[in-house]
Amino acid sequence: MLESSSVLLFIVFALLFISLLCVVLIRKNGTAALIWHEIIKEKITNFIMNQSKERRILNFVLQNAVRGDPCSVMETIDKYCSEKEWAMNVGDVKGVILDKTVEEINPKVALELGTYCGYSAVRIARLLKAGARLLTVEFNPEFAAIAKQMIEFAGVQDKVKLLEGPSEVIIPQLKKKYEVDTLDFVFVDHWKDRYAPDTILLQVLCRSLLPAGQISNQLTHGITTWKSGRDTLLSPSSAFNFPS
Ligand SMILES: C[S@@+](CC[C@H](N)C(=O)[O-])C[C@H]1O[C@@H](n2cnc3c(N)ncnc32)[C@H](O)[C@@H]1O
Repeated sequence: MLESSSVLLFIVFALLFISLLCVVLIRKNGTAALIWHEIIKEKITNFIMNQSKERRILNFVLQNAVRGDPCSVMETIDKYCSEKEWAMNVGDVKGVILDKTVEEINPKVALELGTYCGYSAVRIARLLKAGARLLTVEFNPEFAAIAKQMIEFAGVQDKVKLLEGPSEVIIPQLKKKYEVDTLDFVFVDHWKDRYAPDTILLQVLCRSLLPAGQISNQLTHGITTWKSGRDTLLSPSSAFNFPS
C-alpha cells in the first residue's frame, strides 16, 4: 500500500517536473516555442474548433474590419496575429519595406509568389496605380479560397488576380495564358526551396530580351533579402520582359 502510493507520488512529481521543464523551454527556446505554438497548440485548437487558423483569421477580419478598406483589413490581420495566433504573413514591420519598394518601383504588372491569406496581396494592391495589376500565385486550395475572400472584402479584387497552382507550373504560363509581357516587380514569398529555381525560371523566360551577361547582374542587384532571410523582394532595375 505504502509502496504503491509512493510510486503514484513519484509519477505526479515527475509529471509536474516535465510540465515545468516544458514551460521553461517554450519561454526560453525559440524552436520549442515554435513547435508548441505552430504545431501542437494549433492542431489542438483546430481540432476543438473544427476550423483552421486561416479560417479563424478570415472570420476575425469579416467581423472586425471595414469592408472595402484595405488598410483596415491589414490592421485587423496584424492585430489578430499579434494578439491571438501567429501567422506567416509578411506583417507590419517588413510590410513597410514592401510598401516602400512598391511605391518606388510603381509597377504596372507585379507578381507575388505565395499568397497565403492574401495579406501582402492586399498590401501591394492598395498601392497600385489605376490600370496596374498584381498576379499572385498560391498552390494550397484552402489558402487560395480564403485569400480570394480576403481580397474581395478589402475591395482590391479588380487589381488582383489569384492564380491557383504551383509556381513552377504557373510561371511558364504567364506569357500566353495570363498575357504578361513584362513584370516590373516580383515578391518571392513562397517556400524557400523554390526561391532559386523560380528565380532561374523567371530569368530564363526573359533571357532573350536582355543583353547577354546582364541578367545575373540585373537580378543580383535587384534582390533584397530580408533580415530574417525568409522573404525575397525581386525588383530588377528594369522589368522582366517576356519574349513573344
Ligand atoms: C509565407 S506564405 C506567404 C505569405 C504572404 N505573401 C503574405 O505575406 O501574406 C507562403 C505561401 O506560399 C505558398 N507556396 C509555397 N510554395 C508554393 C509554390 N511552389 N507555388 C505556389 N504557392 C506556394 C504556401 O502555400 C503559403 O501559403
